[in-house]
Amino acid sequence: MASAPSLDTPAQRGAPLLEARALAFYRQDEAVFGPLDFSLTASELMLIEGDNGSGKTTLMRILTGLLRPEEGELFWRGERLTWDRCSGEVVFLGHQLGLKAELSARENLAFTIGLHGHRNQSGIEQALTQVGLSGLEDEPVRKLSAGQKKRVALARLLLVPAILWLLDEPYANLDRAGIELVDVLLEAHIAHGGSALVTSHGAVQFHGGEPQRIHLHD
Ligand SMILES: Nc1ncnc2c1ncn2[C@@H]1O[C@H](COP(=O)(O)OP(=O)(O)OP(=O)(O)O)[C@@H](O)[C@H]1O
Repeated sequence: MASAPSLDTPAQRGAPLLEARALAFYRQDEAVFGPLDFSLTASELMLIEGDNGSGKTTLMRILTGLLRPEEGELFWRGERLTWDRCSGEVVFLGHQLGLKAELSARENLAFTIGLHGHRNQSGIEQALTQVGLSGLEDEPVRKLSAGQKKRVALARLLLVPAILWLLDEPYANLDRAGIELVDVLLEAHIAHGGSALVTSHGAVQFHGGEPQRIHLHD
């Protein structure tokens, strides 16, 4: 397993990577969530829990810059968060996997590396094996099942040099082994100094320590 990128200086190691202050989002004057305050440092996992419609994806879309918060502020390493500032350090896995249907799993991952960089010496072949896709490396992604596509997207996490993983419902479409795979990837990432913010509407089993939890309400 490749190790997560290390933080640059001892000072940065203790400082929050991501911080939200009084973050809130409204639709038609009704609060979707917030105000929320949280901070996430290296080697930390935060679970965003809540029922369907409670605002988990909305929060993720704000964190990835796809939506603007109505109120509050976000900071990356102590400075106002801008996509430029955290570019290359954050990877997002959402409901839309962003895979190119006509390309194979291998080609999709090569494309990802070209775009986002490559974490040390970890190989595409190795990543695909780790997510259980041996033998399917060269199939066009359009021929893969929903769970297999999700596994291709998970393989990306192993390859890119991001310290913060933003995972929106990473367990969706996965069988029991796939769910365990997500937990193993998360535990290894956290153990190697990475951080992750994970949404889920179900109970998450995490054996790498007690995560922070935020519960969103309808
Ligand atoms: N594009 C949109 N336009 C208007 N309202 C929206 C839009 N997307 C989401 N909403 C509303 O915002 C609220 C939060 O939705 P969101 O998708 O963030 O919830 P969620 O917790 O991620 O749900 P789920 O567990 O079903 O994925 C819901 O009431 C939803 O109806």
